[in-house]
Amino acid sequence: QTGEYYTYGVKTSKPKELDDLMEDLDVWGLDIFLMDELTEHRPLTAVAFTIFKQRDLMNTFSICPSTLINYLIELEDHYQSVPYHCKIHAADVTQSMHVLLNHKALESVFDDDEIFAAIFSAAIHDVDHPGLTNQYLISTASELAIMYNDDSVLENHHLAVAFKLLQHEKRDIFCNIPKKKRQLIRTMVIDMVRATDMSKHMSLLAELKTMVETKKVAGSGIIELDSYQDRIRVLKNMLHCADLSNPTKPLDIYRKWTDRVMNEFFLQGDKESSQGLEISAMCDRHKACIEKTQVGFIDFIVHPLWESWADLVHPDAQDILESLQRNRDWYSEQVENLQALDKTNDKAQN
Ligand SMILES: COc1ccc(C2=NN(C3CCN(c4nc(N)nc5ccccc45)CC3)C(=O)[C@@H]3CC=CC[C@H]23)cc1OC
Ligand SMILES: [Mg+2]
Ligand SMILES: [Zn+2]
Repeated sequence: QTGEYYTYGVKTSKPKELDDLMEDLDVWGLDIFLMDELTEHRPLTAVAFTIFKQRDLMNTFSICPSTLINYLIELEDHYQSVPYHCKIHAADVTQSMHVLLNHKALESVFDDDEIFAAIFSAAIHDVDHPGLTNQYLISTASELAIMYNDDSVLENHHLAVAFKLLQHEKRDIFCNIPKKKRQLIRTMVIDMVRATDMSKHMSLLAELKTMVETKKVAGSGIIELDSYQDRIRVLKNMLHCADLSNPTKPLDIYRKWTDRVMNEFFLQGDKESSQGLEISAMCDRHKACIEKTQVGFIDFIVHPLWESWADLVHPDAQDILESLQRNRDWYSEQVENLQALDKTNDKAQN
């Protein structure tokens, strides 16, 4: 799609506000919902294009700007309008990845190929997500589950769709990258996106913990990673952290993500109920306690991961960890208030 594209690769009716917002591109807590508004619902194209520009990736990989724009617009259009796993989530994870790559402990650790692979992986990592879980797709013997033999069904689909979109000369951002390097980048992207499957969470976290225990640090505090396995392990955990970053963001942004993800889970629960299937965990709109679920999500999954990540890049993620703690306390207070309310109601009724 040619036509005019502006500084950030997209049209905007509010160039001044968008300029101001893009000042926060390197900030944890950028308002990605405002980004969606100011870019006329092209948050992923605007964020990814601007990050590519800021990191000079178009020059490094001889990518023609219009080819990158054509690919990003096509990629963004292949994100479904589901409540949570939509293009705003992709833009959010891409921007979060960009900030994590800027950690001082990781300064000049990763080369251009790895940085390109990391940003590209974040941008594509949930493309064409149907708003349903792997477990649902498997238990309903869906086309996708059959295609991918029940193994990381969604994650394999996101990868296949993203790479298929490249197969058009006007969209092939890899076309000037030497074959060997293209294959290495493709391998890293496949490894990273497959690692966003939550069923891999425990093994990924165990690997991260091992890396923290055996961490080799240069005098400057910068981590030393001398094998592909170690390097990709950090990148996989980085994308997984970005994917699980909602509870670490400013509370008003976090709460919008909570509403969206619960809405997506409840829509699946409605489908399961109408199909006579058992309603999955957290998907029953009549039984779920949203606040309790968030406390559990933070305690069992998000905090353990971010605590290990913060150890790895100490002290660069301390403010992220503190934000997570504040948000956990807020949701925990909501649970207490609701319990107090129930007690008052019970008393009133009896
Ligand atoms: C903002 O709020 C959320 C954002 C994302 C997700 C996401 N959740 N998940 C899973 C995570 C573990 N789950 C739990 N299951 C069961 N039985 N019990 C649990 C008890 C306490 C916590 C979690 C679970 C299943 C769902 C994904 O797979 C999504 C896709 C990829 C990354 C994270 C996404 C959840 C959020 O709030 C719950
Ligand atoms: Mg995913
Ligand atoms: Zn995701």
